Amino acid sequence: MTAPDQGLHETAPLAALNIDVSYGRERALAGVSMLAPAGRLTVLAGPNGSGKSTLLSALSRILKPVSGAVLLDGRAMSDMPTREIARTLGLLPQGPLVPEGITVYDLVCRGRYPHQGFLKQWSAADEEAVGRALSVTGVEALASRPVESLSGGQRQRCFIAMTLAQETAILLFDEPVTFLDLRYQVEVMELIASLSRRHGRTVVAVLHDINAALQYADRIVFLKDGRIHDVLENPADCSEEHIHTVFGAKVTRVTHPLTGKPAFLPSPPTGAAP
Ligand SMILES: Nc1ncnc2c1ncn2[C@@H]1O[C@H](COP(=O)(O)OP(=O)(O)OP(=O)(O)O)[C@@H](O)[C@H]1O
Repeated sequence: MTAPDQGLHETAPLAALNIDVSYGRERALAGVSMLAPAGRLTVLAGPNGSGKSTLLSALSRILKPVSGAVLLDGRAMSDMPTREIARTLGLLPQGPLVPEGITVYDLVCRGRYPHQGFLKQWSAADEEAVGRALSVTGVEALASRPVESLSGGQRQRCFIAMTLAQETAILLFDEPVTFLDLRYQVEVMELIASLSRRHGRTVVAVLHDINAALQYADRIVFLKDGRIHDVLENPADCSEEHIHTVFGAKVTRVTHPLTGKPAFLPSPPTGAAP
């Protein structure tokens, strides 16, 4: 476990430097520094209300820190034009709103907006990016359906497709698998992990499922009470004590028989019948 690596922020594609974020008078993040190293999957984990979504919003400039800075490719994000940010960084927020009456195809096309402009109209490259995103998320067959008519899990995959169609070097996901059934949880996590491992994208994801985090993350940033608790550069180092300290939960560590990675099972209260 290490402290947030201050010196590396100049080379990391995305970095928060000592940021404070407030909602009115309520301080949600205090003195948070973190890096998203290039080509790696960084997971933000921690208890409810610890500040994970707030940090992701600050990393994508949806929320402006009251102090400190967020750097995108070494430049202060606060000084950058929105369209330039959107060409570099894509965000899938928690519970995104569905535009009324929109079809899956048109929703995914919206991912290409940052690449459009007065002089640059819809191109074959845009069409190909949309096709790839529909295919990789397995929603091609739903393309003509209104998004409102889909199940929660199907919608989530469509929003992931929209985010992928943006074809950004950095991708931020806020609880991307929360509404998905087991099959799609695995498929979407495999997809997100492959974005960094195979395609070199820099990915930051908020995950509630600590076991998914341990199986897929290259590194885990734990938040607690609006601060960085610690950073696990090697998730295999995660211990029962660590989970107890961060989440206040008693757990038993087991080893995944196929991946050899740790997983945690809830421990029943002492003396409770199984
Ligand atoms: N829109 C808001 N207005 C006021 N306070 C907010 C708002 N959003 C979040 N907060 C507060 O900021 C703190 C951090 O919330 P945040 O949603 O970032 O936590 P989280 O770790 O993502 O939680 P969860 O796991 O429950 O999604 C909490 O105390 C929360 O009550």
